[in-house]
Amino acid sequence: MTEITPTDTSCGFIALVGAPNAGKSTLLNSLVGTKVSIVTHKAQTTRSQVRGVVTTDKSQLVFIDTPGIFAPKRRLDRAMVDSAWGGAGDADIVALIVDVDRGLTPELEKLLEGLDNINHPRILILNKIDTIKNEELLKLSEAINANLRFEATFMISALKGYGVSDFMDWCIKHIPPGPWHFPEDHLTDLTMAITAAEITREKLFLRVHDEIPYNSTVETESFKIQKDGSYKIDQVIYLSRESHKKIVLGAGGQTIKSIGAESRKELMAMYEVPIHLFLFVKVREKWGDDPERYREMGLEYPHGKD
Ligand SMILES: Nc1nc2c(ncn2[C@@H]2O[C@H](COP(=O)(O)OP(=O)(O)OP(=O)(O)O)[C@@H](O)[C@H]2O)c(=O)[nH]1
Repeated sequence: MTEITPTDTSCGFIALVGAPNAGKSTLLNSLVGTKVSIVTHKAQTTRSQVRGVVTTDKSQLVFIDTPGIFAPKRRLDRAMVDSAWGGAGDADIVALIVDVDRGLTPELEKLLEGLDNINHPRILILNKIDTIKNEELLKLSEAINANLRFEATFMISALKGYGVSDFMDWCIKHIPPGPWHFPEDHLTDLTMAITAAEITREKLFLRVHDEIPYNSTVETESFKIQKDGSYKIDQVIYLSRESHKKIVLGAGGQTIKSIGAESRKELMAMYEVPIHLFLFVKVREKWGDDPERYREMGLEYPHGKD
């Protein structure tokens, strides 16, 4: 094996920013080659920054999946949007992900204005190209580039993997020289406890509807590696309304049982060990105003009135 000295290596942070549901987490997973960030069809799934690491011969790319940027209403929204802009501000390269099916919306125009103040190289990623015709795609690319200057534009489908490696190659060429931030076998900075909570949150989001996902959070209270190699995981689902509890539990506890079963199945496949997962449901009307819940999510608590 050849030794790599720090002067040979390059390392860069690339923030993936965009409106909710643009496909940032799907892109992160496609870049890393495994699931590190949860994905649902619902907007505002990602709540804090999730880093995914790709290490090639001499380069380390740290992609930062950020919460979607939208007009915040609640305290949690503000924390999520602040976290997304924080991710953009700290990165070496900022990649704006656009859902081409939605096009140049007023929400996207606002985002372009915000990105104008960011002093790092910006690139445009037109995602979901599997959903529209080529002529429309070219028109959209021109319209967005006329609004704001980008160093490069990529047309991709994160879901199908089209164009993802071109984007990665561009990043490898444009990151600064420097030592790696993570060991070369690291894929993410999330702990197993947080990953496990995120997987359960994804199953909850997919299973229950309406306003419940936005008013719930999942925390791992204890994560123990047992003598036999299995993992014992206790998690709490926090809800903000008593009326939601009945829905999350379901008749005879069926709903929570199936959320637990889905989560356990995925965690077993991920860690390749037996998993004992115990889910508890707690109603905390004001969890959205509790700084401890934000810390658990990896978010700064935004002070001031909600
Ligand atoms: N057709 C199509 N769908 C995609 C593509 N990329 C992502 N999606 C879908 O878009 C939805 C949102 O994807 P996410 O990756 O969760 O989007 P996000 O930007 O991380 O969303 P937030 O967490 O809300 O910020 C999911 O249903 C994905 O399967 C794509 O290239 N083509």
